Amino acid sequence: MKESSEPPFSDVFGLSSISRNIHIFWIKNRIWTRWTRFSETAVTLPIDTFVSLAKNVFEVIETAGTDLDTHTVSWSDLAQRFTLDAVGTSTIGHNFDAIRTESPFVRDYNAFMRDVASPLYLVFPSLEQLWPRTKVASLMENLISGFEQALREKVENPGDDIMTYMVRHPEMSAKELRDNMATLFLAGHDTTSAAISSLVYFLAVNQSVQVRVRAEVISVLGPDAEPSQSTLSPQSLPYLHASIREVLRINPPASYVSPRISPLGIDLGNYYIPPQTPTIFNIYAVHHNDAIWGDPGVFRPERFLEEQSVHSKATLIPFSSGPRQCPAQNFALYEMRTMAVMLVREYEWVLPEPSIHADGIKNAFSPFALTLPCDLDITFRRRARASS
Ligand code: HEM
Repeated sequence: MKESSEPPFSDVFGLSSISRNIHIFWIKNRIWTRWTRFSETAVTLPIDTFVSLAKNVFEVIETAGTDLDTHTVSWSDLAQRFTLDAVGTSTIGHNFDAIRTESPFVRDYNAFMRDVASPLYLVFPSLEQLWPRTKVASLMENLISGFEQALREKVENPGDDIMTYMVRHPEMSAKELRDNMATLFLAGHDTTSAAISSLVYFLAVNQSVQVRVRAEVISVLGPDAEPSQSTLSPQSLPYLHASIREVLRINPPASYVSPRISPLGIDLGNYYIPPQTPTIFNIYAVHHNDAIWGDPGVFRPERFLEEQSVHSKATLIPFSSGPRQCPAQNFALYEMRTMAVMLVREYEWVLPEPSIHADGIKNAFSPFALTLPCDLDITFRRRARASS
């Protein structure tokens, strides 16, 4: 890390200040016009990019195993590579080509995320001062150099992406640019891959839902037509939309939001939170509240199609809520829908036997409170394309 004043790992990549920078930057400079291309009403979403990346994923699936039609792959790994290429190409403007190649940058990122998550150092961050972890520090240096290199390329080769717009801004310091790139990379990558892994898992263990999603997709798009923004809308594919909502409810990729401190005391009726108390908003707890959902442990997309549906903006909050909610939620939802539409027409899938997930989904430990399905293998069987 270049700036010696920054704490080494207590605030990895300076996340809290970075997202504030992005927020202020977007509002001040009307980058919203740029960002709204990812919203429901936007003119263009990078669906064609998602489609072409999904095809790259299929190429990898096809090369796994020796059987011609049945392939078992590490889906959690593949999903992560897919979302990395999606966020790289669309928002950072840097193609990692992670699906097909072993990028050193991606290798360092994964090693860093694994090593930085040592529970001992998370519980006692001051250990970093006493016994600094040189390997983790060197991985972090590599990552930061990677971001700086990507930024230099961006200055020389501007593109049609958010980083290009930020690079052009005269008041953005090199550190702000680098930190914003890291935020987009982190926030846009593991979250969506967790969601796509969970989606594929819940459709594997709920075959009737997989069959119904497939029937809906084929009835709207036929067996081959490439998806577009209109055919992927929630109105076109209501059951797929409900299934994705149910996945984001039952296994929310961000289980809680980062801590906040209110300068004022907050009176909640039964409870009083004194001023300056760090508080965490627990998304997982809201999504699993018996009083709201009745049967929160059951995967049941139909709950979102029922007339008396219990969900609302206050009860279904995978992207948080209020002014700091995820600005890229529609980007992520369309990315998920594209992958789902492409997959259900191409393959049927199940959990392999044995599977560590046979008795329920197992999430990996994450220092960032992400709900990442752990080592999820999936067995895909190619479908005959003409049938439904
Ligand atoms: C299913 C996928 C995703 C989920 C569940 C998700 C969830 C969230 C949540 C809960 C927050 C609030 C965090 C907090 O307040 O501590 C957030 C913020 C954010 N997300 Fe996402 N996100 C997803 C995808 C993405 C993608 C694809 C991008 C970028 C391409 C992105 C960019 C951001 C940014 C920049 C913020 C910070 C906004 C701010 O502080 O004002 N997210 N996201």
